[in-house]
Amino acid sequence: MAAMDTDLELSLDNYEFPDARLRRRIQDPDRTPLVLIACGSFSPITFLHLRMFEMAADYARFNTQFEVVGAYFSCVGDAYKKTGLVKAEHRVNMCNLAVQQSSWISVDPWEALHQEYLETAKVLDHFNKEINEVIGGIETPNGKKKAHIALLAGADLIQTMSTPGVWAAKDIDYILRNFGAFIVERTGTDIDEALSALQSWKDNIWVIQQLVQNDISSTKIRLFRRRDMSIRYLVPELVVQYIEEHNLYDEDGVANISKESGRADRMPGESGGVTSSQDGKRPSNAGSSRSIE
Ligand SMILES: Nc1ncnc2c1ncn2[C@@H]1O[C@H](COP(=O)(O)OP(=O)(O)OP(=O)(O)O)[C@@H](O)[C@H]1O
Ligand SMILES: O=C(O)c1ccc[n+]([C@@H]2O[C@H](COP(=O)([O-])O)[C@@H](O)[C@H]2O)c1
Repeated sequence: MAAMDTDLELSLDNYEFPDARLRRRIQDPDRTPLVLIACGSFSPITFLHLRMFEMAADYARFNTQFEVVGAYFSCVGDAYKKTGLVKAEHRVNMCNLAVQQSSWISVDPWEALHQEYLETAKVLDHFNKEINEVIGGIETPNGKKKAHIALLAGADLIQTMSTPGVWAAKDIDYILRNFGAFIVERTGTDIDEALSALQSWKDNIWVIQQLVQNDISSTKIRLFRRRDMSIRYLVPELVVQYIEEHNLYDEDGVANISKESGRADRMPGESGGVTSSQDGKRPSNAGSSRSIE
């Protein structure tokens, strides 16, 4: 089935930069080509992660002189120690399944293929090298132009830049000076506070309002899985199937208990129905704050 198609033996030895969906030419010579890079865990990828690119493309078109020519997910590797991180191979596979319907969003496995942790500055350097040095930039009616590579992140990620000890000061300066960041506002993060320490780079930070608020998080998907609750329509269907096939995020055994209680014959990813709120397994704060793990 479709989920299995992604199980290729990828390694850094046979790695090739995924450029099939990168648009090689822009029409308007006055615009600067832009490639958006979303770095993160994606454990698992959600619809909001995909939606971030659409929001950023609209924002760039209406509010900047950029023209988006490409978009990439880059998953952190296995060395990134974070609660709920499944193997990088699974996270990359799920991202690939999630972008199957997109004509312009790609997944680059390069970061995830590394055994060691790679700082985001190095990841952005990699994209700059592949797109502006190896490919040589983007065609315009007046010749080739270098693409602007920018980080795409939620407000919570940019807030960590003001948290002592998380980022190296030189990396923050390097990223925000050379690449900049498109920041999607996020429930629970005060954007003004998050940006207050980053004023020196304000011309390279673009804040995107979420016109339809979406408070989903991977944490909630993992929690729902552990509680044997439906994750359907929160993540792409192929990702639901992949999670089911590989028994991801159900490590506390709740799924087995539900089989014993006679609710195992429903379709994969489907809800157990209202009973789950009555048997004490529904999280009391499901659908509210994201600090539920
Ligand atoms: N609901 C959301 N609104 C805005 N940004 C989001 C949202 N969900 C994820 N992001 C952003 O997506 C990027 C990748 O996120 P990540 O993989 O950490 O997802 P997450 O849902 O925050 O995960 P977790 O719950 O495991 O911490 C980050 O920049 C994060 O800020
Ligand atoms: O480069 C750094 O020093 C650095 C410090 C903190 C976080 N990051 C990156 O920010 C992303 C955070 O993802 P997440 O899932 O923990 O929200 C992930 O791609 C990390 O590699 C990067």
